[in-house]
Amino acid sequence: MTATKGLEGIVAAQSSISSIIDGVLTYRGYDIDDLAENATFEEVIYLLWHGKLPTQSELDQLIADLNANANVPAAVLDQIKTYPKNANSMAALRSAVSSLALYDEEANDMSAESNLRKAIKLQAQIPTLVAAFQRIRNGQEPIAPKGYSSIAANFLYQMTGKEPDKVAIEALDKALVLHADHELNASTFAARVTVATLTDIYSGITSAIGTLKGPLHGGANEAVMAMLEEIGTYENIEPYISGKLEKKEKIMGFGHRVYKNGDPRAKHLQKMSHELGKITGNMDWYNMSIKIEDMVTGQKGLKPNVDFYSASVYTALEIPRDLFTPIFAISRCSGWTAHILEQFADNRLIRPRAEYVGPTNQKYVPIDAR
Ligand SMILES: CC(=O)SCCNC(=O)CCNC(=O)[C@H](O)C(C)(C)COP(=O)(O)OP(=O)(O)OC[C@H]1O[C@@H](n2cnc3c(N)ncnc32)[C@H](O)[C@@H]1OP(=O)(O)O
Ligand SMILES: O=C([O-])CC(=O)C(=O)O
Repeated sequence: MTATKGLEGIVAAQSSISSIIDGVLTYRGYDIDDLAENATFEEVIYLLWHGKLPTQSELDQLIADLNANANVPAAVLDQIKTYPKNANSMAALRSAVSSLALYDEEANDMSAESNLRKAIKLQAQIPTLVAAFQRIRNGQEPIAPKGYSSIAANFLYQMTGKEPDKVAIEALDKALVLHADHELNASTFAARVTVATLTDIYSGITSAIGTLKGPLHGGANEAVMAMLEEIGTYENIEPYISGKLEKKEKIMGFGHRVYKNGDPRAKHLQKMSHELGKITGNMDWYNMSIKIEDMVTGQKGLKPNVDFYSASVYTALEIPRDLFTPIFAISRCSGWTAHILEQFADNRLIRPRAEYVGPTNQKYVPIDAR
């Protein structure tokens, strides 16, 4: 038995949800470029869960169901009020989602109908939790969703308390489409491993959130913005990036396990970053990002991934840096739940082997003789 470090190249599941073939990403066979230009996030949620694009009435029903389920139990909001004000935002989300299970009477019902209902609840309630966390830590009361026709609009409203503008809604909606699913990425794999023991869907999503949090995965979008802020000025880019590359340190938002010729989602986010920079009148983060890309691609041959330009996009939308990864979770919840439903539909325990490389033939030594 020989281990493959990081399971690189190992095919660990069959799935009909999304594919990456020759650098092209599809959801249920639809090219991400097509979906990014034309679909709303709610259409994508339906597509991921049901394998087809919704009719108008199916979409209306999904939006109604999401709105009807978007309020979280008061007890969970009360718990968030007890979190330290400086709590890590992904740790807070992980804890709050885990708590949702305590107040859902059907949490452990394993029927397919119940699991789809819980997928709707999770997709509706995660944005409410993220917005509530943001308001509570700023000494404000959480706001109930307003029943807009999109998660993007409800979330912006619940976070700020203000009517969201059309440009911001459309930009966030497109970002949610772009982040919704990505084959067997680490957090989706974690979700599938978790539920393959036939535990509940809340446990699967809690595992996934904990996995997305890391800076080698979803946490990279926040790390990109931290890097841009640390660099500070355009003039500082050259010494900063060269210094990191010389020391063989990683540049956040670059590289990918699967894409070696570039992440197809990055160009959409780059374009959005450019357009939002023009609208807000602040092109600094965009210009800095372009220069960093030139350097990292030129010197290392590494291309930006989905996290690189999402940092400047969310900043232009005035979203606090530490909510970038929770927003990724809002979007990826659609993919996680689709994969969990797919796993349950044809389940087998996921239990690989390890190549043992430790000592052998050890003999127990009594404690006073060690
Ligand atoms: C939504 C997402 O999860 S997208 C990914 C988000 N993560 C990041 O942006 C973090 C930065 N990127 C990385 O750490 C990696 O590229 C990963 C984790 C995405 C992929 O990792 P792996 O497939 O395991 O590649 P690995 O880390 O082994 O890198 C291979 C080589 O490229 C280098 N490399 C990879 N990414 C980077 C980077 N961002 N900056 C500098 N060098 C890099 C590594 O140092 C390594 O070099 P070496 O062969 O000389 O040792
Ligand atoms: O697929 C991966 O390894 C990471 C990624 O880009 C994603 O989850 O969107």
